[in-house]
Amino acid sequence: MQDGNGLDHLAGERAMAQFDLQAMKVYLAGGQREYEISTKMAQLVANDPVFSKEDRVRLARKDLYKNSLRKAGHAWKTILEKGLSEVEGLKLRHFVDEPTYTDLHWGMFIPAIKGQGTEEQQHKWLPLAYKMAIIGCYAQTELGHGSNVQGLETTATFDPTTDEFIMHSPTVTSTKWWPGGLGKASTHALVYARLITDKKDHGIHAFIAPIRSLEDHTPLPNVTVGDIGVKFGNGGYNTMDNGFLRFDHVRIPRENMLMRLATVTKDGKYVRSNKPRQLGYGAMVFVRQGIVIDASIYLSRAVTIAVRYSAVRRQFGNKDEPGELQVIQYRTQQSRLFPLLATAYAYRAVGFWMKSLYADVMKRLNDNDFSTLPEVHACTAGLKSITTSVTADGIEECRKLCGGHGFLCASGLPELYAAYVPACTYEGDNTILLLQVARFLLKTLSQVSKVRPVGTAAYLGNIKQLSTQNCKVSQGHDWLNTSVLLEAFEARSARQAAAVALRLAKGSGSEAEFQENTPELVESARAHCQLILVSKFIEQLQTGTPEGIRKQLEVLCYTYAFSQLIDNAGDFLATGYVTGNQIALAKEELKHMFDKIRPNAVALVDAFDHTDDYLGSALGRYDGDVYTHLYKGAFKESLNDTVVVDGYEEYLKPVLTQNLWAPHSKL
Ligand SMILES: CCCCCCCC(=O)SCCNC(=O)CCNC(=O)[C@H](O)C(C)(C)COP(=O)(O)OP(=O)(O)OC[C@H]1O[C@@H](n2cnc3c(N)ncnc32)[C@H](O)[C@@H]1OP(=O)(O)O
Ligand SMILES: Cc1cc2nc3c(=O)[nH]c(=O)nc-3n(C[C@H](O)[C@H](O)[C@H](O)COP(=O)(O)OP(=O)(O)OC[C@H]3O[C@@H](n4cnc5c(N)ncnc54)[C@H](O)[C@@H]3O)c2cc1C
Repeated sequence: MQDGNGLDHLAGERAMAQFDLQAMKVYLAGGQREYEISTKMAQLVANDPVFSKEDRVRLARKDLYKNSLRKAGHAWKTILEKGLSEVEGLKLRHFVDEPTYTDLHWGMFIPAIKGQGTEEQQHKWLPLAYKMAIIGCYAQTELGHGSNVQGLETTATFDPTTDEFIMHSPTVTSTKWWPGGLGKASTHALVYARLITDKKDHGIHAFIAPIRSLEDHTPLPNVTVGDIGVKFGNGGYNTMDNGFLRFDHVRIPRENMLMRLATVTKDGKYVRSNKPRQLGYGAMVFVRQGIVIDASIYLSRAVTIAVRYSAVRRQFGNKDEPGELQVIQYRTQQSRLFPLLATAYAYRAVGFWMKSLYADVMKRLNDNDFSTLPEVHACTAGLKSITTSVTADGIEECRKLCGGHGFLCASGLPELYAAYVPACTYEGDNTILLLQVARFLLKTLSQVSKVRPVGTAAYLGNIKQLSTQNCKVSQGHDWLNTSVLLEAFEARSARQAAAVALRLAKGSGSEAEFQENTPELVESARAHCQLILVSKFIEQLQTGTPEGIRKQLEVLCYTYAFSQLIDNAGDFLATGYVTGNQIALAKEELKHMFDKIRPNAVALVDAFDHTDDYLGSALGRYDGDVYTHLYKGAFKESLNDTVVVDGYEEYLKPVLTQNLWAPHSKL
């Protein structure tokens, strides 16, 4: 069978690369050790048939879920048998590549206990959780409230006579709804509920509630629990048992309230610690920074598929060259694809920075220094919002970039999208999170004359200068200066924030006026986050990137910054900082960048080092042998199990034969 020359095309593409591929792989992995662990774990998963992704999109929900339990169990067994470290275990689960209950157990249940439990409580619960003798989920959201955490209705009423809390779901809307792992797998839930002592409501606190028997996994008395139902897409997030949970006056010991931030004594006295209540949101900060890192991985998967396929796929031609052109040669394809490639690199760089940001805030919190928490909250919330929205849209764009074949599940893209898109909603709806950033910006601006802004908000300290000086670019190459670019993003963000702050300051300060201005507030938050992304990419580039890859990273960094500038040209122009002519010059520079990316495009996606197993895509195969595998794949379709389709006798044949004597037939 002909393979459509796919193999040859990709070999030729790889030969054109102008950088040190291995050095880029190590850079993207985050270092030599991380690279080695990643490679080892990816191979371990790819070579183990239990982890096969084959047929995932065709399985009915029950089989899909059981299969995902099998994989999660096998992953845990592998981790124990091979004595893998925590980091290796995390990577192994990453390459298994299925949303499952262990994500919440390791990703939210354990971090929340660490953040909100006293030392004594950590000693009690963490060893059980680490050896998975209990399985935990994070039960915050309810049917009636998700974003508005203060509106949650589940109650935890203290009974001093028995030294217990009575957990209760008083209304339908108080039913816990959505927590991953809750539906079928968890034995324990970290429940967010209103704490009530002596008829007084102290607001939302966290409690560990056992929900299933450790003997036979049945729900405990007066606990109603189950799965909420099938979700968007085939496969995708349906491997996860998002669940519902109701309590009917269920008693748990007083010690099950996580008491690092507030305590209830044996005699029912409520005592708040002097730590800020925002620490109760700590698990969300942790998960949000991880989501930013994941965004880069998901986007890089989609981009790998689209770039490789665009190099294999040929359509039309021109008089000057023999044969048909690879679609990657078309400027329109490049202008949709290369900015996404650059974005995946940008998010990787920003992900590295976020790790250090998080490590720094954790160290400070341990030393009772809470000063940077608002900024870290704004950063993690805002970047979670921007990166997930762009990544979800980017995966869909990559699907379109692959033409008709992108719509087939064999491309890997529909399932990738279905698994990824809820990231725009979970861990904070993306608009809600941008409004948090906007509130932070308003607060920072209101205090700017007294408190010098720090970190990612430091530029607001120069608000006067940024508001008066305009862009000095007069020729295209003037844009090829990172300080010029940075100033453009700073000025645009500072001016947008100042404009909306001024409008609000002129008003009465009512919540209604705030609401009226939320579209502008969201735009201003987005501008601030785009500035962070551009500035951190530049910063990472300037601090210790190896020589053999720096030039490529520079090109990607300019590509990212220029495409952001152009996509948001309306905002930049409206602030008056740049002119239409300056935007046009940036457009020209962007085209030069595309020319520089073009010979390196396939190698730049190879550098992400995604195995064929992990990509799960006939279009994105490393060898480029697309057509053979699409064709072979069709024979795995269950409709083709029989030559004559099941249902022919009952439903097709009558239609075909009735036509013979249909009264209106003229034939
Ligand atoms: C492992 C991967 C799988 C992921 C699975 C997904 C799991 C989940 O989805 S779990 C559920 C996640 N749920 C959410 O994210 C809900 C989103 N909502 C929220 O975060 C909050 O309710 C929120 C911030 C919108 C509103 O909070 P609320 O306390 O009502 O009001 P607000 O006045 O805005 O905030 C109070 C203060 O806390 C601060 N704050 C809010 N959140 C945080 C935070 N995470 N960290 C630090 N500070 C915070 C605010 O800045 C504000 O500070 P200040 O008083 O100085 O201005
Ligand atoms: C796949 C998935 C997994 C999840 N896993 C978990 C989990 O493990 N544990 C858990 O506790 N929860 C989980 N969740 C729940 C998730 O965290 C919430 O759905 C999310 O926080 C959004 O809240 P909501 O559903 O209440 O949306 P809503 O707040 O009802 O949002 C609906 C719309 O209203 C808008 N809106 C709401 N309030 C405002 C406002 N003040 N201003 C402007 N616009 C507003 C929003 O932008 C959105 O467009 C999960 C959700 C999903 C989809």
